[in-house]
Amino acid sequence: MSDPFESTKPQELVGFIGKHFIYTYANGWQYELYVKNDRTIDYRIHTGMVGGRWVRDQVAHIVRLGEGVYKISWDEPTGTSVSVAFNLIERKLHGVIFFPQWISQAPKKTVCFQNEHIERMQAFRDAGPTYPKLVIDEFAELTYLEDCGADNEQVINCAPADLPEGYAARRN
Ligand SMILES: C=Cc1ccc(O)c(OC)c1
Repeated sequence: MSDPFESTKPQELVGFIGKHFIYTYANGWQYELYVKNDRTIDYRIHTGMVGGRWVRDQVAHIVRLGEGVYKISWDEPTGTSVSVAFNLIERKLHGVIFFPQWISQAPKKTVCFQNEHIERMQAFRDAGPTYPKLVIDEFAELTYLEDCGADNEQVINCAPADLPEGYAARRN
């Protein structure tokens, strides 16, 4: 018997794993995300409060909610929590970011290639202040969408500043 509350099986994510997205939130913040496999994402932040930040191999919870609808949720070494719901049919998404107070006070502390600074980010997280958190929830339009296959290490492999001119402005 089917259980509507059981966790998504990897086979249900075949339409999502390998997808590479560029999108711009209604507040103007531009992000890029690659679904590396059923529990891992890579991303870059092109513009916004923490523009220039980039991350590889963030462990995430990834589920399918319905036809073309998926949700990715994760908790970062900085203490920031994120949940992003993608509607691939309508090419839009809704993201919610829960920032600890130390990031809203000094966002540039997080602007780096995080993988080289994990312990420093965890130390900032543990030092706080954490509360009150800054909750940002916005819709975004998917402006670029392609399939790069699973476990592709070439999709998100350099800082946003080192990309070719016009990279993030491409539309399809
Ligand atoms: C804070 C990270 C964060 C927030 C919203 C996003 O859409 C995202 O995608 C890469 C990342």
